[in-house]
Amino acid sequence: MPVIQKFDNIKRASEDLEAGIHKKMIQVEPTLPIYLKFTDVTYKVVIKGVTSTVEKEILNGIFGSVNPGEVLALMGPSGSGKTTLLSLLGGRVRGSTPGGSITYNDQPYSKFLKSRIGFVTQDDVLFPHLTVRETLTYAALLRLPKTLTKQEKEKRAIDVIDELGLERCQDTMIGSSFVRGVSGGERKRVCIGNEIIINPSLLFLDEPTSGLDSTTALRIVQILQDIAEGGKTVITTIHQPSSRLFHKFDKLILLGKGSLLYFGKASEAMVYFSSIGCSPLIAMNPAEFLLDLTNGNINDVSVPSELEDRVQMGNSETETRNGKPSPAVVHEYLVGAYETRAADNEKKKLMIPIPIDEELKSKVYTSKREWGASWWKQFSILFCRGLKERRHDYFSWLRITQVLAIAVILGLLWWQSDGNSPQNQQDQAGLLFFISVFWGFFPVFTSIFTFPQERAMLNKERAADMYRLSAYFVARTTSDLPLDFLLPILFLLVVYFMAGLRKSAGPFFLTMVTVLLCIVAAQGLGLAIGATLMDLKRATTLASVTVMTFVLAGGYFVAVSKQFA
Ligand SMILES: Nc1ncnc2c1ncn2[C@@H]1O[C@H](COP(=O)(O)OP(=O)(O)OP(=O)(O)O)[C@@H](O)[C@H]1O
Repeated sequence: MPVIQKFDNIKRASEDLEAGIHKKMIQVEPTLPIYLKFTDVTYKVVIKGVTSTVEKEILNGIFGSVNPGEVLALMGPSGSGKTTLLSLLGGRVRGSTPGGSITYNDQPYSKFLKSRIGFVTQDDVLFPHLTVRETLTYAALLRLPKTLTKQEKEKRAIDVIDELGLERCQDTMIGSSFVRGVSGGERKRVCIGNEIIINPSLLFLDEPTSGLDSTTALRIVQILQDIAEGGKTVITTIHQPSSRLFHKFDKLILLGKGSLLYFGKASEAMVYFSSIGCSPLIAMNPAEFLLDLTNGNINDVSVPSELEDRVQMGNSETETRNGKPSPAVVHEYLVGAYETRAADNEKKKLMIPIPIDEELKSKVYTSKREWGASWWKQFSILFCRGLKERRHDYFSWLRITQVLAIAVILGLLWWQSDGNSPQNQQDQAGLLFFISVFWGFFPVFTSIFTFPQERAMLNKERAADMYRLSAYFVARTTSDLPLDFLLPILFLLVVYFMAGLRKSAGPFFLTMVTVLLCIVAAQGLGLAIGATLMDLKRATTLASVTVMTFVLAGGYFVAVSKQFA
């Protein structure tokens, strides 16, 4: 599509949005056009070994640009630095500071951009037990601005479902490796929906087509193109695109071992490589050809005489392999060729001022970031989402049967026990001891998993500034309580009356309160250990030791009077 026509489309799409008539959708914030430019981006990490520390260079002197309405693809072999570059551009890298410059409308990254950036990660981080519609509705409720009503936010979720063609599976659970749910392509579209729901100006995607068949992959890329045509800037990494898919990208960055091998229009990539003497000898998918070349695999590829000469001269084994230039030599040639023949020209293009006024430029850093909902609303949305996500747990027959079976066994063992003599009271103390240990152990081990399991989701949602950490923590802690209170009440009703403990309201409710307090304390302990260690194996060991210590010091084994006698 010609550039002028494309920019006309973007302008029209933005105007439609502002008028609130874009496909009769709910009016969300109009797209703020963002021009992304980056020059001389370098990135190093320090790897600490047992005896030494090494610095590893991951990206070296990468530059490029992408405009609203364009889709930029980052291609390269595995480990070439695509995800690292994508994360740097999306402001998602913590730790080492990158070198070079990355600007958004000529401004550096600011926190405001978090609400303008959509980032689809490589792994589909979604709640497995929520349906497609629930997933998108909760995202809309948390992320869309306060100015929209609840109904408008829900309508926006439906609009996104229609836009991504998810109507047929909107009431299907997302699923996981243990629970059957939507298909891989549908799950990817839900992840994209989660991000486009806020109408982002910049959309980053890490391998959105991996693991999908070519038709589904094409559909996803078509969706990305439609999104870009609405005035958004789209950057995606891609592994092995089909040739039809390759031609859908506007711009391409080809990386090899962290170095830039090509940046420019995707449609001109083949022309550039043939200009440096590398062309396929047989009909080949351009993406396959480019990846083979960056991997140093030059079977069925013509190479320039410069490289042939190296082989002819019979240089060392590191330079040749099976009579052909080695991958390292090919890589060196490609890096050098780009630097000498094309880089200067592309760098000059980056100096051209971006076609927007100062007011739009300043919006990137002057606008204040705002939460989509107040603290209480965030809490109640997260609480409801927690209840829905774990509703299957509440009706887990395994868990109910487990608790009821133990209650019945205890009831039978202590059947109508009589607490009138000291000997019988000793027996009943044994029963009470078991009850408190059981409800001290059980919740610790169920709540230990809470934070480590949700860590990826928490990181993803916090990176998008969806809610305050305190709202999440309180909601997550309290949404487990109904389940944790329901089962012990059931348990105690069975044991208490079967075992014939004191039949008056006072002792019964006192026992109940004691058990519930045991649970709250045990749950708090489990959550704290899980959140501190974030490693299930170590957390389980520490929890066992801690609970054992509490049991020993609980007064059932050694009386306090004896200890201090
Ligand atoms: N924090 C880190 N510590 C050590 N090495 C790292 C770190 N981050 C990235 N790397 C290394 O940098 C290189 C590039 O990683 P990156 O994930 O960006 O590659 P990629 O091109 O996205 O690969 P893939 O296609 O397999 O996802 C890899 O060799 C990786 O091991």
